[in-house]
Parts: sequence; structure tokens; C-alpha cells
Amino acid sequence: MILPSYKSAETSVSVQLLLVALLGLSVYSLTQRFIAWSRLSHIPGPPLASFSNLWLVWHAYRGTLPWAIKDATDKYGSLARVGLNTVVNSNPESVVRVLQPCSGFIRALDYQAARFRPGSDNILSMRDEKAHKVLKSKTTAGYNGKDVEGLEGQIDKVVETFIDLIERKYLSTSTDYRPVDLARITQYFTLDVIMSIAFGSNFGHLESDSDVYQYLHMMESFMPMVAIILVYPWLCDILESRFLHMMGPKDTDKTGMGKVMGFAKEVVSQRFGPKKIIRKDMLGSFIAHGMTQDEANSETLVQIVAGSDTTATTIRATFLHIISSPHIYSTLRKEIDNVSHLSSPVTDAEAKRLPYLQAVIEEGLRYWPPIGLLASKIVPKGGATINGFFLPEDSSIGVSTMGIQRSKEIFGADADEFRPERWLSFGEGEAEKAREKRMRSTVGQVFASGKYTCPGRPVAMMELNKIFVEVLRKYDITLVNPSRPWRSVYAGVWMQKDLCVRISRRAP
Ligand code: HEM
Repeated sequence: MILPSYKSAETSVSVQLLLVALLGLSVYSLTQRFIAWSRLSHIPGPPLASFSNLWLVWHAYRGTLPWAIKDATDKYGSLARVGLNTVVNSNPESVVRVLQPCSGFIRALDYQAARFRPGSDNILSMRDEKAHKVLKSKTTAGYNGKDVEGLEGQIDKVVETFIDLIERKYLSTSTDYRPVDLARITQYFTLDVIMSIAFGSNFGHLESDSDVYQYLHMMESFMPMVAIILVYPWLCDILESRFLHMMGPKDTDKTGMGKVMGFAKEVVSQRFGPKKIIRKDMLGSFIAHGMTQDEANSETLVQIVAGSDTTATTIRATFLHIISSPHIYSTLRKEIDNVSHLSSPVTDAEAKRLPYLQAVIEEGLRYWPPIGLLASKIVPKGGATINGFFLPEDSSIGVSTMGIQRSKEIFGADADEFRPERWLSFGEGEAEKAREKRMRSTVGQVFASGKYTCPGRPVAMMELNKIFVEVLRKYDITLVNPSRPWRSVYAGVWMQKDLCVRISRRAP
């Protein structure tokens, strides 16, 4: 008989202990998962999403999240489960209820990803309701342009620089072919606008026709990672750790986000102290409403990020649908041509009087909402009933923006079509009035509502009111490659490029 040695008996005890520990961990993890699954098991959704967040990660990674969320609410109903603790909502009325000031719903941890300076909040990342309200009162008159001296004149100057760039470099003739990526130059346009009105000076993206400090390049490399962080927001804490912070952008960098941070810090420092410069721009407005230097350092980057990618998306998507539809193109151009007098650049007031232009802009906002994030909120203590489903407290509810804006119930059977006429064809009577009201309030939700409503809406609308008129009244535009008009993926913001067009002067 062979007796086991003392050593092998000791080893087998260790193995047994390890197995018991592993078993314990597995049981614990399965129990936690079961609890998490059962909290929202009554809400339908893609099967993978009911027991893990991998469904969200997969679509965030592929850049298809807004579409996947739309498909989920189309297939499973107005409330669909898309993650272990996350549902999305495609009912505009209950979205408004969630965003009401006293709803009790607060921003989910995801918003921490919008901190541009580690440990320091800005209006977009602020989760504390009271602090957010205070910040909102300090910033609204700046963001909406009310306090910005000569707002319209400053936007006009950038419109002129945009036209000048086309004249200098991108006017094709029968003998000279000069295609341009409209997606890129419209982003230069919105960046120059926002920086001009925010700080009184811009980086000259349009003048130099370049991504001067690689800000856009940085966004392209950085935002896909943000899209994943939004699914696992605890990653924010790791990224904000001292070690990783040392590897992140610094205000001494010569390019990218660091360069923008340095520029913003310099501008802010000039506005404080004994020799402070007083200006009536957005930043000046924030300071006049009591913003501190530290708060201003955090807020300046929001101005650029929130105010440029969003409006650029609407301009690109709307241009794409104008130039790819002969009917829309000619109707809009006829409207512009038939007005007896239009200033150059067209004034905001004049543009508001062009009904077809307004319908095109409204349709552009509806058809391609610039913010496709879940924009999740946490369900308050005691839980809440949304669209007939009970949501336990601390679960997370996001918005199916594409689902709402392409809703056939609200916008009609052709909701998937870009058709400005839908905004001009309301009939008489109470039912039609109610239908119009619902459509208009629903499209307004691309700017969110209630306590988180976008304060930059008037500025964005002024840019939209000008850019299409100025370009279409002067030039003919055609898509270079209609079978692949652009590349568009979602990474927290829409990354759209290669919207390659040929621009030529209109025949007199
Ligand atoms: C078409 C253009 C735009 C769209 C569709 C849009 C949409 C939105 C949405 C949906 C939100 C809510 C985000 C959330 O809390 O989850 C938001 C917030 C915000 N937007 Fe805009 N935006 C646009 C342009 C602008 C511009 C031009 C500015 C700056 C001038 C701006 C500044 C902001 C700021 C500061 C917030 C944070 C508000 C808060 O936390 O209370 N946006 N925007």
C-alpha cells in the first residue's frame, strides 16, 4: 500500500480550500447577477442585455448605439431593457416627466465622463441637483447668447470666413476640380463660431483650413473610449486617478485637448485678478453672474465640446439630405431666390420668415438628433412607474432619441424619410392642432427639456438659420460619391467625415 506523503496531503487541502473559495465566489457572483437580473426581469429587451452590459458595450464599440437602442424600443416597446440595470424610454411624454425639475430623477454616474478636468465638475458633468441649479443660473444668459455683445455680428463674420474659404480653395469649374469634405469644414465653422462668442477669439480653423491644434484629431481618438466608459462609468474613477491623470492631456501640451485647455486657462486668467479684462462674451457673462476662476476653468471646455460637435452634426446631416434630394434642393432654393430682399449674410429674423427653410431645419434636427447618448437618469427612492412598468429605485433610465424622433405614431408612416413638407401640411381643427403641437414639442426634445434643457439652443438655431441660405444662394453643390455619401459612426458624439462634395458657382 502506498501512503500519501505529508506534502501531498497539504497540497490537496490547499486545492480544496481554493476550490471552496472559487465556488463561494461563483455562488456570490451568480446570486448578485440573479438579483440584478430579477430587478428588471419584467421589462422586455434583447436577451443578452438582461444579464450583462455586453449588449451596450458591443454597440458602443461598433458606433451603432443610437440605432441599436431605436431597434430595441421599436421591437420590445416604449420601455426596453438594454443593460443589467438600464432601460431606455421612447415615450416623449414620460421623458419630459423624468426631466421635470422636481421629478427626483438625477443624472447617472455616466455624466462623470464629461469632466474635462479630473475631480472638477462643469454644468454637463454636475450630478448634484442643487449645485447644478446654481451653475445653471450663472451660465444660462451666456450660453443662450443673451449677454453676448454683438452675437449675430460675430456669427456673421464666421459665416463670411466660411464663404471666403470656399472661394479661395474649393470652387470647382469645368476645368478645375476641387472637391471638399463638407463634414470637416462645417466642423471648423462651428468651432470658430463657438470660440469667438465664448472667448472673443478663435483658433482660426477656417482661415487656416486646418485642425490647427489637432483638436478634432484628438476627439476622434478619444471619444470611442468615452463611448465605452459611458457603459462602465466606474472607469471614470480609474481615469481620474493620479497616475492616469499624469498621462492625460495637460494644459502645457502643444496640441489636442491639452492645447485647448491651456488656451482656455490663459483666457480665464486674464479675466480675473487686479488687471482683469472685462468682455461681454459668454465667459464674461458667466463671471458677471458670479462664476469663480476655478469653475470657469472647468466650464470653458464644455463651451467648445457642447457647442461645436452638436451643431456641426445638424449642419452636415441637413446638407446631406438637401443635396441628395432634387426636390428639397430646388424648393429651398426657390424660396430663397423669391424673397425680394435678403441681407448678406441673411439675418436671423429674415431666415425665420422662410417657412420651407424652417421646415428643413426642423426636419434636420428630427432626422439626425446630434445627441444619441442614453443620457441616463437614476430612478429616485421608492421607485417609479414609467410607461406602465415599475422601475425599482437606483435603476437607470435612458432615452431612445432615435426611437422618439423616428416614431411613426408621432410623425407618420413616413417618419424614416427626410421630408420637410411634414412641417407644412397641418390641416384645420382641434385634432390637427394637437398633432402639430405634439410633433413640435417632440422635435424640441433633441435639445432635452426641464432642468437639463440645452441652453445653447438659440445660438445653434442662429447658426443653422444662416449657413444653408448663404451657401445655397451662391453655389451649386453635388455629392461626389452618392453611393457612399459619408462615413458616420457614433462615439458619444457623431463622428462624421468624408462628406465629399463638388461646389461650383451658380450660373447667373
Ligand atoms: C443642434 C445643436 C444642439 C443640440 C441638439 C444640443 C442638445 C443638447 C442636449 C440634448 C443636452 C442635454 C444633455 C444632457 O443633460 O444629457 C444639451 C446640454 C447642453 N448644451 Fe446643447 N445642444 C446643441 C447646441 C449647443 C450649443 C451651440 C451650446 C453652447 C452654446 C450648447 C450648450 C449646452 C450645455 C452647456 C449643456 C448642458 C446643460 C445642463 O447641464 O443643464 N449646446 N444640449
